[in-house]
Amino acid sequence: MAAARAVVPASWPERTAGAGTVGRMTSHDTLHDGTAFQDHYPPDVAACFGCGRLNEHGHHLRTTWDGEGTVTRFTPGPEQTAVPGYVYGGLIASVIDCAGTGTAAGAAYRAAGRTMGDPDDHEPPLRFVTGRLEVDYLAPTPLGVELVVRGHIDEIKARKVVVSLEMAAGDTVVARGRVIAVLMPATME
Ligand SMILES: CCCCCCCCCC(=O)SCCNC(=O)CCNC(=O)[C@H](O)C(C)(C)COP(=O)(O)OP(=O)(O)OC[C@H]1O[C@@H](n2cnc3c(N)ncnc32)[C@H](O)[C@@H]1OP(=O)(O)O
Repeated sequence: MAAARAVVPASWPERTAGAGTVGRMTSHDTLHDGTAFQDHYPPDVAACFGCGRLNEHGHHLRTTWDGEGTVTRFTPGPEQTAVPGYVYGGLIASVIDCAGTGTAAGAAYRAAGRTMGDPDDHEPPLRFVTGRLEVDYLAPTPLGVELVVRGHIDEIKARKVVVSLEMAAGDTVVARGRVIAVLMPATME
């Protein structure tokens, strides 16, 4: 792996935690105001096809805190067909991807005791890209149904956040995924 290139706050609490513990790293919690992590991405990284609010052709995926985890909701359109009546698997992966990187960003801010979108925060933004994406397709995913993705922070380190995710269509778990999100390298700026 290449040497570290992105800026990390000196105060970053490097830590690997077991399930359910990462969300309690600081009492300075963030974003329980109904806004999504992606609503606060800096404009230079807000053009992602999956989750960029500034991409007029994209999916505009939005991820919020839901207790200690996160939730992302998306209803695919009929053009997202795999076989008639069922959702294209690439779209499922895309939703899990952006739900994972969004969760990583939220977790990183929370771990650093920072609030996304805080106008008084002049530290460098914490921007995460996908290093690894794993998806298990567990059941056919019907079109016309809202997909609900719940994210869980498995591990958080200085440059990496590991997120596990579960996608449901109604009462059926249709996919599970795992995202290794890594701080965006300066070469991508
Ligand atoms: C707020 C910003 C929002 C941006 C829009 C949302 C993004 C939506 C998702 C995307 O589509 S992002 C686009 C697709 N992803 C890329 O284009 C990334 C291309 N790859 C890279 O730029 C680098 O390979 C990467 C930043 C992922 C890793 O860089 P480094 O190789 O310098 O990482 P480093 O050596 O610092 O490793 C840091 C940690 O991450 C781990 N890691 C890095 N790459 C990995 C990988 N591929 N798989 C598993 N783990 C990986 C690495 O092992 C290490 O873990 P440990 O600390 O536990 O040792």
